[in-house]
Amino acid sequence: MIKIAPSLLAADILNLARDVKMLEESGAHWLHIDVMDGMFVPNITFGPQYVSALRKITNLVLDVHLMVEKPERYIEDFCKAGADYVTVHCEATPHLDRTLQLIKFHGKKTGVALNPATDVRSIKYVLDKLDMVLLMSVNPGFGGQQFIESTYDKLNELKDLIGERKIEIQVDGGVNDEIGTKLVACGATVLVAGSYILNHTNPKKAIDLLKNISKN
Ligand SMILES: O=C(CO)[C@H](O)[C@H](O)COP(=O)(O)O
Ligand SMILES: [Co+2]
Repeated sequence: MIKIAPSLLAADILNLARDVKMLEESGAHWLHIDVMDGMFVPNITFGPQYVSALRKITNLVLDVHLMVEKPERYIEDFCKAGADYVTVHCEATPHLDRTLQLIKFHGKKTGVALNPATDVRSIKYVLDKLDMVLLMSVNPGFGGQQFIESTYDKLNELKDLIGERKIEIQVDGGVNDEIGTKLVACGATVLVAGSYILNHTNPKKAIDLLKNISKN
């Protein structure tokens, strides 16, 4: 089954609890939390406090996407705050293997994110430590950007690299139902969608359309 992970970057920060409840009632599986530090990416967003506040109001999977330089500095904080998945960018640390071990040490699921220009082979030697790979289909830093078409080829390469291993394949950036259909056909198992779901006139309908992809 395809997992749908709305990005809270597109939620109304002053009505966060309302939006989370609406996403739960609309059948979202995960909540995707975009953490940006103003260094790895130009934008600044949320910290561990945001995750602990969410943890108090929802049982949905909290999927934390760290767009942060040297993420190893913050793994413990985000794990203790209640993250379920912690995803770090392979471009953001010289110590990817150690950082993944740290996430596992705290009992959480590991993810590695790849920017659009990063070769999938850069994660070849950490595959045995991964629960998820996140392919960025926009350049990280902002919601509402246009999907990058080369992501489809990259997905095919990633699937070959992963082989029979049980690793979730998440795609993040510019996803809607039409693009999602092609992504799932190429092997994506988790779809992140921010603007498409939260700016939709009927977010439940947007989630339903994404959820129904697997049945097509
Ligand atoms: O990681 C991200 C940006 O760096 C966001 O998760 C992503 O952009 C989702 O937003 P949208 O669906 O609006 O593109
Ligand atoms: Co993201």
